[in-house]
Amino acid sequence: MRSSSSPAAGAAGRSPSALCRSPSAAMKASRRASGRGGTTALSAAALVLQGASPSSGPKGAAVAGAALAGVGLAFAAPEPVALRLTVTTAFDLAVKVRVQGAKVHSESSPLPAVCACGSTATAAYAPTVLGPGREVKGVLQVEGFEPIPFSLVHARRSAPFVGLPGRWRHSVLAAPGWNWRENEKRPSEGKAVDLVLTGLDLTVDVRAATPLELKRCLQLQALRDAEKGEDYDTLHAQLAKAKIAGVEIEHIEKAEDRLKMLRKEGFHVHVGCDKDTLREAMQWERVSSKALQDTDERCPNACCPCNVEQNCGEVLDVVPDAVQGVLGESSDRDLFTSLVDAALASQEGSVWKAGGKFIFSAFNRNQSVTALCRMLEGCGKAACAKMMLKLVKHSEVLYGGYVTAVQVNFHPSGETYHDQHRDIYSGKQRAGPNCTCSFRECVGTVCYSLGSTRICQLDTMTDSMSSLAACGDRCAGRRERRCLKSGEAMYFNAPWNQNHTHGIPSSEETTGPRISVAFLLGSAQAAAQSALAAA
Ligand SMILES: O=C(O)CCC(=O)C(=O)O
Ligand SMILES: [Fe+2]
Repeated sequence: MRSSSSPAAGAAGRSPSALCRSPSAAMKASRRASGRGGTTALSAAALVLQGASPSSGPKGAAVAGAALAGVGLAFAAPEPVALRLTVTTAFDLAVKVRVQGAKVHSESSPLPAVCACGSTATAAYAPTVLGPGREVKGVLQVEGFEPIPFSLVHARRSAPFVGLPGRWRHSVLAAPGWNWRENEKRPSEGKAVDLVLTGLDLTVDVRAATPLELKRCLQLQALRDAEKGEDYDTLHAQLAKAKIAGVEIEHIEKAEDRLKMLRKEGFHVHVGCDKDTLREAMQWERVSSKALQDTDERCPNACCPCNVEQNCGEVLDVVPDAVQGVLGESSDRDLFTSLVDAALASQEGSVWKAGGKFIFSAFNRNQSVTALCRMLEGCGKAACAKMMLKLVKHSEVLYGGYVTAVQVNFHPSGETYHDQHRDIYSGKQRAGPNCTCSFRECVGTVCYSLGSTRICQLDTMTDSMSSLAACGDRCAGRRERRCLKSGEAMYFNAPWNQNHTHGIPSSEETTGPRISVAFLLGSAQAAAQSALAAA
């Protein structure tokens, strides 16, 4: 006996009423059959069936057959139904089905070559094998989607499913290809297919994907793509994004397995940030403190808005000896050395290459203060965690806002660099393809320098994000280079970040090691969101 909770329940499918749901439909079927040279016996059977109720089902057919046999007439049993397919679509598209164990029913037509937008098409299939244990299985090919398998099993050992084993309901998404590696704009539309398997009925509904579904689908594209390569960082970043986008667990697990494999093979330790290299390069004794020349190159057009010293709402502030002011004398050196010690004591892979420099973070690359401090404490550097927390508190009090993320940048030498960039203050900004920033609304950044002196380059911007307008086609903008010394804090707010980029160019002179600790300051609303997310 089949369980009544299974989609195969009611899958008797042996009665003519499974296909022809009313006596009049049975009549029409009979008429069609006689039109094709059907026998008088069939017409008579149809007459008898006319009197049967629609629910009389196989019983009715049996009674009719027996009655006809009793009067010595030949009786052809109606063809049973094994699968009924109903396709509704909001687009013109081809839906093809390959079925094993069944063929198009004699009373049905196959699906049209193209299912028209707004229409519903149906097709019924008859089994090619009768009896217990038979299986009707197949693959649906909806234009633009991956093939969708299904099975209607009439046996105890396996269960019917659509999409994935064990599923009676399944949704599949499809979207145009997205060049995520080059950070191109995402496609704005996608499609979804909802499939439901009940008894013999497989319904297929093709519709437009919702914005969240589209995001999930595109993120899955990127994840699968990243899985094919051997780039640990890319896969790590895409995996983090896929989790946020709600990509299904089976895909997440597959990517995690691949990541584990890459880790086993050592792909997570980059050239230049293995412990021996770091130990050698990141010594305080190597720190170079020579003062570097500040420069200010202005647009030749004296009236250019880029030359305005401080545009409306902008704040840029550099505070000398800020670290020493908060943590005490020589604390820039203490914090530098304890961060290096922590990096050397942490799991290999906690220092990783990001662009032209390295980042030191929790092994899973979570850049929250909690994750960083937990990691520091975990490797026996509680004093370092304490210093970081003191700096966090000071920053929040002095600049307002709440530290939502911390980035610890390692520059082992003057060759490393941090490309010109804006900090990511909202989800509207397009970050790099591997950026996993949390996109909480931010109000500013404060960045503390430790170790060697480096130049920070500050460029005006006149792109669509900026409120500055170029003075003309020949606008050269303004470029400042500011020397950042150990212990110095550089703070800027959201209006300044909108109108400028900042970065650390590689140094032309021989330069020693440097660490910068950048705090992203979130709004009160972002802090509330973080608290809710952590609860
Ligand atoms: O190293 C610095 O001073 C700048 C760091 C920075 O811009 C960042 O982490 O976003
Ligand atoms: Fe930055």
